[in-house]
Amino acid sequence: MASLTFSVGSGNSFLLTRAALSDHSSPSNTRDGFNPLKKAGNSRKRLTSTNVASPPLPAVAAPHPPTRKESDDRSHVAWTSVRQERWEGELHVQGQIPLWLKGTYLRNGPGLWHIEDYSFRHLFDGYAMLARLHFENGRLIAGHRQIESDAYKAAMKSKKLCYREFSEVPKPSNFLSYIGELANLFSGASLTDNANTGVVHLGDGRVVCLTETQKGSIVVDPDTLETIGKFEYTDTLGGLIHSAHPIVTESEFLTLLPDLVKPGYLAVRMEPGTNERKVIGRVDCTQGPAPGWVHSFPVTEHYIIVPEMPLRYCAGNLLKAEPTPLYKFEWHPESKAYMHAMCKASGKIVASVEVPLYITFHFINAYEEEDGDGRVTALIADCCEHNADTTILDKLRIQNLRSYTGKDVLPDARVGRFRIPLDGSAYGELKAALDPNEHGRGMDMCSINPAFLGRKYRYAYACGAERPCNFPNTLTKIDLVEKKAKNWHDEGTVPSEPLFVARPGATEEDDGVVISMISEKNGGGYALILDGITFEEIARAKFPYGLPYGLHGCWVPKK
Ligand SMILES: CC1=C(/C=C/C(C)=C/C=C/C(C)=C/C=C/C=C(C)/C=C/C=O)C(C)(C)CCC1
Ligand SMILES: [Fe+2]
Repeated sequence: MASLTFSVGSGNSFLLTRAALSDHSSPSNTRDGFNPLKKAGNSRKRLTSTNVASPPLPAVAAPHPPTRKESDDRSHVAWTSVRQERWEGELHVQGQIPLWLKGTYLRNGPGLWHIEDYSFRHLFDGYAMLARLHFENGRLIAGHRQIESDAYKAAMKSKKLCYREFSEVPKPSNFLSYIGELANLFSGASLTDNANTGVVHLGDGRVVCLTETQKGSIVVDPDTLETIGKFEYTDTLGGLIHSAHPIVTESEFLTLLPDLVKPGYLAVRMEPGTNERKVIGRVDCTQGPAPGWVHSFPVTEHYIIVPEMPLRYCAGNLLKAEPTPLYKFEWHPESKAYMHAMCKASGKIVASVEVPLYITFHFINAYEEEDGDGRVTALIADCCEHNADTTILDKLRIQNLRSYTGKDVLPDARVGRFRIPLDGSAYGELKAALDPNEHGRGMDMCSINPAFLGRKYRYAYACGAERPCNFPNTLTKIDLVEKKAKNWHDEGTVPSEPLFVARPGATEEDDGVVISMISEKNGGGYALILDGITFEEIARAKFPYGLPYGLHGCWVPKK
């Protein structure tokens, strides 16, 4: 493979592979009419090879021209649009990456929160950027690239918002276009396909980026980060939205499709190698005008757990031109909160229990509780729970994230543990699984050892808090048996979701590494590898420039 070595300002050297050079001359590599190549001169000190047909991607480019609103903010790189559309290079590793770690970590998330001088409102509005860390023989090649959704391409072309994002809605130019816009909303045509939330590695090898719209399922190449095309569901199940977090294993893809017309949820399964989802069963909502928001859900070995939160979808809010306090949702405490359990094999509902009010976006894991005779008596489901307080959604507005004053404004969160009895009881329980002070009362963006999915487990990895803060700023390893946490913190940084990768042949649940990407206050950033057992740093590698905060990742093992 042809390679180019650059020395950049920091003294690190970076490698550009042929893959990264392949199509960079396409106009889509410049944004807002800005060509990063033109401004890269000062930061590229030495070019040791010129053997390329077309000009290379810059190792480091000047940031996109700051917009008025962005430059007014004292913004952390975590909340600042990415400098350039794509980059790839080898990173200098401090410490030792285990030689057994072979494969690619992918992380999805919003990377661009503005169009021209218009700044987006909410963290979840940003156009998707996929980042990559490829590990082989102790070396680390990193890269990032914008996902070329229709929403992103249209915005870059027309320099305006063209699709409905989480909080942003395109402005109709006149009354007729407003009517057209309403029609488009009902057909789903105006909803975004900006796949900025998760990324999954299907059993058949395909890698798909996801958001909450079904049309926002986009297949990418994990090596080049190129957008391959839409993942088209070939069934006739219809609907517009789904859970952003399907449960994906080598043998299946399970997800929930909320039904906004007749409030409920369809649980569906898709087999590797197919694009066809088949219905397992249906849960009808117990109360309320619409199904609860189902960003994620847990499974046990034999059951799918369907959460019914009192934070419910709201068709009216989907239609509104301006964001409402809870965006596309409404808080309905009077409709109560439920947890339903569906048998994976038969689709039958085996329990529907009322539970205390809760707010969760991310379930951690679930398992079956057995009595002494091996009979399943209850299901246990753990989640990152926000004390039934919806204010976290408001805290995630870009303006709030950018204007941190040093005050402790992050609302408290905990590991919420549900117990769903299977004896016909009408009520379930929800309690903190450990004292939330163990993890600074911050708790979100979690992962586990995937071999323990749906099984009794001990360890969870997540972002926690060292206060004061306005956003989770630690990585935490939760021991659910000892009810203790080990915390990692680097002052002024924002770490993203820790992802656990097991050591091949490991017999202990926490034998492996934890990967995270860190955004620094000074504009920098680095990849971080912690030991899964000690939770101590074993390696880090600085990026040429910091990347914005990312949401969720996945591991693609070396073939
Ligand atoms: C809801 C609809 C849409 C978009 C939904 C999106 C993009 C949801 C993304 C949710 C995420 C990333 C939740 C993450 C939560 C993280 C938390 C709470 C972290 C807390 C830290 O302390 C559309 C697709 C726009 C349209 C239909 C409705
Ligand atoms: Fe999520």
